[in-house]
Amino acid sequence: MEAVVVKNLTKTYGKEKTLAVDNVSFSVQKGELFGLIGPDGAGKSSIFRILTTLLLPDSGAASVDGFDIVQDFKKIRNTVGYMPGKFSLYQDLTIEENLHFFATVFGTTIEENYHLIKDIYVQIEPFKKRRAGKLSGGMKQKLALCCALIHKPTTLFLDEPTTGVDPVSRKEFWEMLRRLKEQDITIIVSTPYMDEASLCDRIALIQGGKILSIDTPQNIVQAFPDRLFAVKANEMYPLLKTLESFPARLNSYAFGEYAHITLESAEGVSELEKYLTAQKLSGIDIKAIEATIEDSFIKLLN
Ligand SMILES: Nc1ncnc2c1ncn2[C@@H]1O[C@H](COP(=O)(O)OP(=O)(O)OP(=O)(O)O)[C@@H](O)[C@H]1O
Repeated sequence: MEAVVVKNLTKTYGKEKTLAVDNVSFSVQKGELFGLIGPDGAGKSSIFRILTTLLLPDSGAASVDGFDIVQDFKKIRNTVGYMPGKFSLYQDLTIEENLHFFATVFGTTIEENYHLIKDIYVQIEPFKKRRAGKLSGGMKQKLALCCALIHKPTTLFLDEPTTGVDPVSRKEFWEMLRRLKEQDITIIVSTPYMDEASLCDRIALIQGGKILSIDTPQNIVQAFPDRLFAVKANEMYPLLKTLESFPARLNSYAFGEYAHITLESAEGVSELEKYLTAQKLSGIDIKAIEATIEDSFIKLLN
């Protein structure tokens, strides 16, 4: 069953008609963990705000749990959970007070749905008398997730929940999402971190308001069409410049401590080594590698 259906959504802002969402369509199955993956300004927050009924699209249609985002906006507001990109809880209220506030607004109690938040709440409970404004990034994020869950939403929208959070808390956060999925909650999460994409059931890669690809992370990397190599040399900048002029090159770019280069066929690699040596590069190491989501994203952008 489809929990979220999005059809040809378009959104522009202001007199200049800045195009933020460009004819976007996708659907999310009930109980799915679906990721919107893209850099800053790709249009992720605009899509989230439209689906949570905080913003009207210019055109197109969407529904959440069968409810139309325009006609049935009140029903959607009562049934979904939303964690916006910016910390939006009451900074002057304590952890406990924020949670109590959100439960009350939705006509429920903390006790009624405690099972949903227990795993997360126990981690911040020792600080429950502390004001939200005085919490660390990871703790704020856990509190925001508890507040988004306390009314037992059918669908949870998490807008860049791990931005600015340390790597350990990021990992913990994704483990929490996996556990929530087991409770039959549909989760739509956005992130600019490509490494988080592989933790979703399916992902939509988005850039400039347009969806470039929608599939499972495994299928997206398997569909990578070129031969990909990781190349290292003693100096990165001359290496990148030299790769740019290699005749059999399709594309090349920095990737951590390596440069990645794509070639049409694996044969080109012996030529590549000779070419780099002839250009006086030293410490050369070339290895064939499998594409990551980030490589696939770069390929789709070209
Ligand atoms: N209120 C607004 N007025 C004008 N332009 C806006 C407004 N909100 C967003 N935009 C523009 O729309 C585009 C998409 O922004 P959006 O916030 O949806 O992207 P995003 O993927 O969530 O990125 P970010 O993580 O930076 O918020 C960007 O070019 C942004 O500058």
